[in-house]
Amino acid sequence: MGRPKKTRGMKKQMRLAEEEEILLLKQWIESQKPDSGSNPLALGPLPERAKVGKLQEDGVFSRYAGVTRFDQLPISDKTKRGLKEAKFVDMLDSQRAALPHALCGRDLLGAARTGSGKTLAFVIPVLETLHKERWGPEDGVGCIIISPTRELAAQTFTVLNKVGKFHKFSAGLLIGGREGVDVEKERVNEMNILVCAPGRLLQHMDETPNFECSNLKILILDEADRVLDSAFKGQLDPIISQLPKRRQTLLFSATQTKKVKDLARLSLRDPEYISVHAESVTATPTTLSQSVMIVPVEKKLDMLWSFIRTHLNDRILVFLSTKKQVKFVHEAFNKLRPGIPLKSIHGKMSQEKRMGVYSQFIDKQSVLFCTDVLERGLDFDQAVDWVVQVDCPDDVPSYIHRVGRTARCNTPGKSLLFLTPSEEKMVERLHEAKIPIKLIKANSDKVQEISRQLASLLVSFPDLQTVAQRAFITYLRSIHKRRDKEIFDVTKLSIEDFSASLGLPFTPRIRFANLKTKKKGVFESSIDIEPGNDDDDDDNVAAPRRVVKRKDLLGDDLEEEDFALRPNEEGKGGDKSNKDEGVPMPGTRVSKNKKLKISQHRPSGTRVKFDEEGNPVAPLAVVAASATETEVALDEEARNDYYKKLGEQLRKVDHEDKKVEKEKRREKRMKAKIKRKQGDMEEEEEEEGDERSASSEEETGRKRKRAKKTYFDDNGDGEEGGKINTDSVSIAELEEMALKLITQS
Ligand SMILES: Nc1ncnc2c1ncn2[C@@H]1O[C@H](COP(=O)(O)OP(=O)(O)OP(=O)(O)O)[C@@H](O)[C@H]1O
Repeated sequence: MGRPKKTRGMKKQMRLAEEEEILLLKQWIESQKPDSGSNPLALGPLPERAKVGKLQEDGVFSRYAGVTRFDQLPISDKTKRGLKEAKFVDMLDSQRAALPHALCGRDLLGAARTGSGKTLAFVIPVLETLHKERWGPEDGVGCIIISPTRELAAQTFTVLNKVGKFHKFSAGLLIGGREGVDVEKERVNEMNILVCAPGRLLQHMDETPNFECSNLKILILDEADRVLDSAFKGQLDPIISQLPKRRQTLLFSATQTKKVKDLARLSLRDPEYISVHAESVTATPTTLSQSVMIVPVEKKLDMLWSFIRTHLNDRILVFLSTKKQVKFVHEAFNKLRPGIPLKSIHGKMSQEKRMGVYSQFIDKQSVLFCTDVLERGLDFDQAVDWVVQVDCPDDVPSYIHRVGRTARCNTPGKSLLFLTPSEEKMVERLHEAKIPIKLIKANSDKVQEISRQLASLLVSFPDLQTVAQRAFITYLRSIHKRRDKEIFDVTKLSIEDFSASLGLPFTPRIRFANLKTKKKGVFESSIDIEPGNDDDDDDNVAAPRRVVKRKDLLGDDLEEEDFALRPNEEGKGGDKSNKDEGVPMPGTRVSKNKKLKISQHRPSGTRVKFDEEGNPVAPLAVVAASATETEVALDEEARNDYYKKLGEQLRKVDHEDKKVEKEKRREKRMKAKIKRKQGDMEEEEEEEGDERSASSEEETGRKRKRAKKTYFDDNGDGEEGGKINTDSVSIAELEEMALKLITQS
């Protein structure tokens, strides 16, 4: 932060003035404290031209609860200058409600709509607390601001730097990815304010020598409900345990937690609940116009493409469920040239790249595809015109945060949500949560089908085919993993059609491993998804990484009936007689409830088989290669001819293979028979010798029995477990053989 050069005398003078200012501020704050539990918004603004601050020499100060301008608050001159330079003059409601309580040192739970200015509502108390404590470099960490994502932390850091420009505190951004942790370790002990993601902070607590926060004065949890949820529990609890209990704690979010156990974890002291928009008619900004459309899963890309093509002059933020979907839609749409720049952001991108994409998007009309990594807190500088949710969010809070990327700070914005028919219940949930969303229908004349173009692309770009397969699998997995089973039911999706809509010439093989208990039934995909590599749930970069086991591809609690995608040979439809579900089977699966649908729009000649590794092998790729990029125009005759020849070849090879296999089996049986017979001969010889030396008849009988047991089951009737042992030799045959041997010798 700015440190202009000053003489010693000037410095002393400034210090004295500062001390005086602090004293006055403290008196002001103390004397005009708002009542605990009161809502400052209920108080009217100060009369115009009213005097502010110390009104009389005997210590009468102006009220600061209910005021509407920053310069009417008991805050330092440095902060006021910072605010003024950043052009913040009038307070927004969330700031008016929170600041009077926060400035007098109270713990706070602040809930206010997205884009309502919560960042300043905690940045100002941070600066003021340290200022009033006359915090210096030697005092170490005085404030920690925890954010759930890197972007959000970086954004908060920017606001802090802007508004705190005239203070002399040092502030550090600890988010990982940007700088090596070793570089941070050298400097982190000199920082007064840390803005960080939980994982990185914990890393410093664990690894950085002498790193300590025992002097901490104020702790901020931004997007508190997210930071407090289970994904961060493993990181947040050890962090909190290392912080001093006597501190001020401020929690902010658009969807706030009130769970007692969450608050107990933070040891809050009589927190104030600031719920700025709780009583209002809508939970989302009033300037936001929200629509929902029912779109079958297989029509989503058509709809999205058509939407983009008709909104070329907007900035559109598009939410998809998984990184692989983002990658696929971005790459595929890019190749189809929609006429507007397309960008994407997901958790696996480097921090620099993400920041770059983020600022390019703000700069120019474009489409930004993203996962929930951008769901919360990010302020796109009021640039987003549309938020389009192609995939239904997990829950209502998630919806609120996503749409909150537009219509910020009282500016207009629009949002569109696609729901599959089985997700329609979400509309009810949104209405219950005071979200005014209109059900609309697409203008069918304007909807452009693109599955043909996508199919053609996948033939021309085999790499894209792999991306499409992964998008397909990860989407199904994400739907299955959702907790709200009333809304998310993967069995209700038309999987064949969905696969075709991505341009996939063949539905990626999904294996249903039938485990012993119904609860343990899992899907497995033939597509190799490396553990950890494909975990789309960890897209939130600050979230702890989870190792994904292969078995976990579609979750652990899958019920057998829930997901009746049976291995099924192509062309046989849903043959339920195939019970061997553990064995990977080639071909398309069908839902128990659905008939196999042949997709009409899938271009002929582009069907691809998958090898044992799940890699696509396109039998018609050579023929298809001649097709143009946007159209697969295969010669019908050439294709039939190709199939005919291929069929003949396959039949020939098949016949020969069967012959060889039969021969091998016969030889094997013969060998086994001879071996058994030899064994029998040896036993008989041994028996004979024993017989000679044996003293009793009883012993001989026992050995006979043992010899027979080698070939027969316990019953000695040629049946084993109720099955006939076809490989065994009859008793008569054996006795005849033994007799022969004896007579031969
Ligand atoms: N007092 C103010 N006057 C004018 N603009 C403001 C004021 N306070 C905040 N803003 C602007 O409003 C926008 C939203 O602010 P902010 O990002 O703090 O919202 P938020 O409530 O934290 O949103 P979210 O819940 O999405 O995180 C920002 O662009 C910010 O610069």
